[in-house]
Amino acid sequence: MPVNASKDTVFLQHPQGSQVTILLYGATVISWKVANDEGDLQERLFVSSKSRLDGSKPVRGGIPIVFPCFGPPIHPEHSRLSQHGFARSEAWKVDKIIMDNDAGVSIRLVLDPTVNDKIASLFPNPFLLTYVVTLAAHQLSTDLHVTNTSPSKPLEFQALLHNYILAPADELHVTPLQGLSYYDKTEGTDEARATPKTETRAEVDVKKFTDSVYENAPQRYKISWLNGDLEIKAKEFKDVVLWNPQEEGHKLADMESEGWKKYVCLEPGYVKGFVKLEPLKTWIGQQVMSVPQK
Ligand SMILES: O=P(O)(O)OC[C@H]1O[C@H](O)[C@H](O)[C@@H](O)[C@@H]1O
Repeated sequence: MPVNASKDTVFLQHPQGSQVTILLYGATVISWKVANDEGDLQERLFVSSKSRLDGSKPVRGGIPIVFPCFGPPIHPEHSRLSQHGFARSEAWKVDKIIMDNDAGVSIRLVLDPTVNDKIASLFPNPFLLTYVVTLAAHQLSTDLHVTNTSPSKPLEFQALLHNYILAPADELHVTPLQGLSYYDKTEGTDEARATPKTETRAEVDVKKFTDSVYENAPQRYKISWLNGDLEIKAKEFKDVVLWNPQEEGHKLADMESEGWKKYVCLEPGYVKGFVKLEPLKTWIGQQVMSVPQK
């Protein structure tokens, strides 16, 4: 069965072998396996072994969806939300199978606040979220559709795909970020965190605590390490966040011992400023992750 849905998860398998598992809690992709050069399936996403997958806490790994605020809320209409919003911590539903053939296996999930009183109490603005996950032989596409269902009021939000990429943190580097303006969230004061820096490095590593928000980024990135690489392309996610806590990771209760050595978060998003979506319009933020073929 190329698509297999259970109460809590959806499993997709491509005819050429690649696999993806999505937890309906948060519509969190928790596993993406692609064949390596030897033809063996290899996991590409990090999930902390201490992360709860029981719907009690956002997953520490995979691809959590950040919506409608990134970080602590700063927009007046978001004041009741918690860090990174609610999309990653609510139960989504399977809407339909979109495609199931050699080109790809694709499923659409939905988060509808009209059937979820909790969301409506935190965020009364009418909207609908759908998420299309498409698996190809060496690619995973994740597209977030945000519809403003209000007939009269604009919807203001931020959105981001918080990818935890499995890769050795002391070896990897990310390109091309050179020349971009970024905000360094590891700085000690509000003023320093709000002052943009310019990225001078051709190859950016995460060997020290890194939490950088790059603005107006190229939406095409490559993560390279000794024995592998991965490409990420995005559309409408104009910014990108690069995060690895290094030893600070000790402070995260759900981080496995030295887990920060195993991944990097490279997170395309719209997080500087807000998308202002007119009534009855839909915004689509897209991402395609690929394992380059030799
Ligand atoms: O612990 P979480 O709420 O999942 O956030 C994890 C991380 O997400 C983003 O990458 C932010 O830039 C970081 O500042 C934050 O620490």
